[in-house]
Amino acid sequence: MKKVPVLEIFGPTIQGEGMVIGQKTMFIRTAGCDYSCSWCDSAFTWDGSAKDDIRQMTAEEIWSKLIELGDDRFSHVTISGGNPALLANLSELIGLLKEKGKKIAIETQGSKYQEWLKDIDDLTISPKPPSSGMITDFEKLDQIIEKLRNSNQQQSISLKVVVFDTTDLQYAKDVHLRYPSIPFYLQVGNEDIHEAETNKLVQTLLEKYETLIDQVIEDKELNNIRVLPQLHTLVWGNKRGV
Ligand SMILES: C[S@@+](CC[C@H](N)C(=O)[O-])C[C@H]1O[C@@H](n2cnc3c(N)ncnc32)[C@H](O)[C@@H]1O
Ligand SMILES: Nc1nc2[nH]cc(C(=O)O)c2c(=O)[nH]1
Ligand code: SF4
Ligand SMILES: [Mg+2]
Repeated sequence: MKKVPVLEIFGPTIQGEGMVIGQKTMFIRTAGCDYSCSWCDSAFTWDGSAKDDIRQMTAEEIWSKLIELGDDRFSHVTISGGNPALLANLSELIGLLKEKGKKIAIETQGSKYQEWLKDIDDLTISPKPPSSGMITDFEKLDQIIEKLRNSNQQQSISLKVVVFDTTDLQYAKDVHLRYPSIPFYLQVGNEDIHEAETNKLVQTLLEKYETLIDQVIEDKELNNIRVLPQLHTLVWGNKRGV
């Protein structure tokens, strides 16, 4: 049996970001990332701080945990990380979830391709802006998007760029203009990932959301995009596993 490194399984909760925001879903968070974004809100998946919590799990074991937590109260499963697209072995889990009639979403940054990406219902690709400290390999991203584009008519693909400053916004615009036919989401960056006081965090994030909206309103190249906060952060702050 093929195993995958899992750090968290939680839910049911709501998808707090992007193309299916608000969707009731379970979450599976895999360990390991090929990036190390300066502001990563899930750095425990790759910085070694939670290495003792990583469990190597089979698809059946993951399914059992989903049922234990969610029973018959879910129809949608989101796989995030880390970068789940590092894991060829996820194909078994994806097959099993499909067999069980569940819809599947993936969060990935668009740096790695797997054949099973074609089987995902809601695919979010989130290239990283300059503030992350990461450099996008646009040739690789072109290849990934090209492979997915023509492969599965049922699949929804979106691009989501997190924005912290005006340089990031310019980057986001460049990404949107490079792939104009792919639904595009701007997401407010959370700079205070260690803030424990939710009210204070929410105040700051709502102000940043308003600023980002204002910038979009003024920009003729951003007429057909969506601007979103991280909804789960507004509800639960920096809490893990929600
Ligand atoms: C933790 S990542 C895991 C999936 C994948 N590695 C990726 O980055 O797309 C999930 C989403 O959270 C976003 N994210 C991470 N840290 C954030 C922060 N501090 N503020 C806002 N969004 C953040 C990422 O950009 C990504 O869209
Ligand atoms: N509720 C909720 N929505 C999310 N959307 C993307 C998440 C992620 O960390 O990938 C996330 C998360 O951790 N929780
Ligand atoms: S790519 Fe995603 S998981 Fe990896 S460091 Fe960046 S935000 Fe975190
Ligand atoms: Mg998150």
